[in-house]
Amino acid sequence: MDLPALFRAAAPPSIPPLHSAPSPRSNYVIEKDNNIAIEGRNLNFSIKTRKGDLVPILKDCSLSIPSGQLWMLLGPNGCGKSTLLKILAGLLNPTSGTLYLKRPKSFVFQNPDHQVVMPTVEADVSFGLGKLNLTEDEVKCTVSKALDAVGMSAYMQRPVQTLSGGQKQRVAIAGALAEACKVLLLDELTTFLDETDQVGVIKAVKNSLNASDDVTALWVTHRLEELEYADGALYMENGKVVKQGDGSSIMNFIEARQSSYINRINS
Ligand SMILES: Nc1ncnc2c1ncn2[C@@H]1O[C@H](COP(=O)(O)OP(=O)(O)OP(=O)(O)O)[C@@H](O)[C@H]1O
Repeated sequence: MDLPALFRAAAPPSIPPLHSAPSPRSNYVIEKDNNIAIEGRNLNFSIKTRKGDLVPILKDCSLSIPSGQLWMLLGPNGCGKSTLLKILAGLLNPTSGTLYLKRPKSFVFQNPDHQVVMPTVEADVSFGLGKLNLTEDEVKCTVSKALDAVGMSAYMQRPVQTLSGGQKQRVAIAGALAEACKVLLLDELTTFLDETDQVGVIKAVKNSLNASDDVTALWVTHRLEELEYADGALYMENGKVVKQGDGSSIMNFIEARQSSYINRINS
């Protein structure tokens, strides 16, 4: 892949910033390389305190994620995982750096009640399809395919308030798939779920990737055991990705980090 070419032809962002002003130094490139779904180079993000001081959150953070795979993003509390995910989602603008992301992309929130808002499962999944000018049959077929991918087709007519947290997460993912999203950004979906729901959601994501054409997922988590489902993973520390690799190499890296930390505090 010709990365320099990928980053040269920068286009303006198509999604307006929600929380911070766009920086003239940040560039966005849309749909350049089919093998890569997400590519960030030297992303920086700072927050201004009330006193006017700039606090760096992301520091020259770089990452690269291949298309069609499930990747996980791990790291200690406060290292910048959610900030990075929000930048990828277009909810925050980097202070500087370059970003390439396939579109459409969808951000699935930790708390599904912030996302699954329509009265029934079918209404919720079809909500985003209004803009696509589909016939009623096409909408039904798209919704049913998306629900099937997350193992929720039997719940089509269910009122959403009767679903468990994990089932709501799966409905939120189905909504994103119905809109033909290419990149799923998933923010600590399993935090509030019991063990059965956790496994149900992660398997639903994995199955969605298998069932869909070229969908890529980035999954933020604290749970090392979830790495077994990952095609690859990123480990962040102090505002940047310090290691990128397959699930088991990241697992070994984190365990080595943990034991060196324990040795340090015991010595
Ligand atoms: N709006 C904000 N104002 C001030 N500091 C912020 C703001 N948003 C994030 N931070 C700080 O930026 C750092 C990174 O936060 P972020 O939420 O991205 O970390 P994280 O890795 O997702 O953490 P966790 O694993 O605890 O969810 C933290 O130190 C956090 O306190």
